[in-house]
Amino acid sequence: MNQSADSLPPRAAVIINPAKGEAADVRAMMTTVSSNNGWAAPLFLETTPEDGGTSQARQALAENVDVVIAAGGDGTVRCVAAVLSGTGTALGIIPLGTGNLLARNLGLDINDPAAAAREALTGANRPIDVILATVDHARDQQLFLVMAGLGFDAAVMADTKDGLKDTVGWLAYVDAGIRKLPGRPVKATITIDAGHSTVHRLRGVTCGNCGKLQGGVELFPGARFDDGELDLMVVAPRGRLGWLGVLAGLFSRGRSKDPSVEYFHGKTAEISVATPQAFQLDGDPLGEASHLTLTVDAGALLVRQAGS
Ligand SMILES: Nc1ncnc2c1ncn2[C@@H]1O[C@H](COP(=O)(O)OP(=O)(O)OP(=O)(O)O)[C@@H](O)[C@H]1O
Repeated sequence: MNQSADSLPPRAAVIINPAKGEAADVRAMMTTVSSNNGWAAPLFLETTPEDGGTSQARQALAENVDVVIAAGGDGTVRCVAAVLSGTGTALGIIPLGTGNLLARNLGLDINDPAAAAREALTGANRPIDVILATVDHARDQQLFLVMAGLGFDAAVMADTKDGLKDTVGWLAYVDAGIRKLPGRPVKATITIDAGHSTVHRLRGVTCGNCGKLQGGVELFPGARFDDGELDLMVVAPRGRLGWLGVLAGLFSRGRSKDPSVEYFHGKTAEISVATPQAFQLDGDPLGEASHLTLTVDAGALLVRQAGS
């Protein structure tokens, strides 16, 4: 904390997505929580449709704040985290999104913004892994915290209607999922830790840094975001039971022998598909891709968490 250096009280930057319903209350709440905990009045910055938190996080770092709080959903958290990763300045989260997947996996209270705000100011710093994705051999890497998907899951996210998402939350994904069930498998080659490659005919591949989704579903049983590893789930419905085998695989917490769902893990993964597929990072649909390189950056991001 900068407090001891100059005896000024610590200060947080709060990067707010003003499009979220509860965003209007965040300023007053954060001002009160800061004052109650001996912190200076926060620096408030807002995201825009064109800039979801990147320049705002850079400004926060330039102002030498003690913690940068993302008040929004997973997209806002991802943009802010990409700037903070590797800097030693911690990320706090006030979850205002639909999925709030990072907050869920951290065990933050997603229904109590004031509790999350207190945790962001007074919690301990916990180092977590981030995953860097290089898409179609681009020069820059994109960071994600929870999961990336190529194929079916990304197509579902791209097709999920925003209006429906705001009204019924994660059930909107079920609506899009059912519409996307028919479709053709694609030939894919997967290489883990630059070793032996395997060839699949799959509908989708999802890379996870941690395991939990909404509704208590654990996509990657046992995955933790401080294990220095990434997890891959290959979905290839086959045989008469097709998608039922996939469901059985998902709900058996990795114990199913059904080949419709296969898991891999390592520190790096390379995935190439024969035809471009929908692609998503932490739930943000980002167009199509046919090649992904995924690398774990172990412990690169500090997050604020109570009791850690
Ligand atoms: N000032 C703004 N006005 C309108 N839209 C904005 C603004 N700032 C950001 N956005 C949009 O908000 C979206 C990001 O939302 P965010 O990730 O915070 O919530 P979410 O999508 O509901 O989260 P989750 O993934 O947790 O469900 C982006 O589409 C971005 O363009």
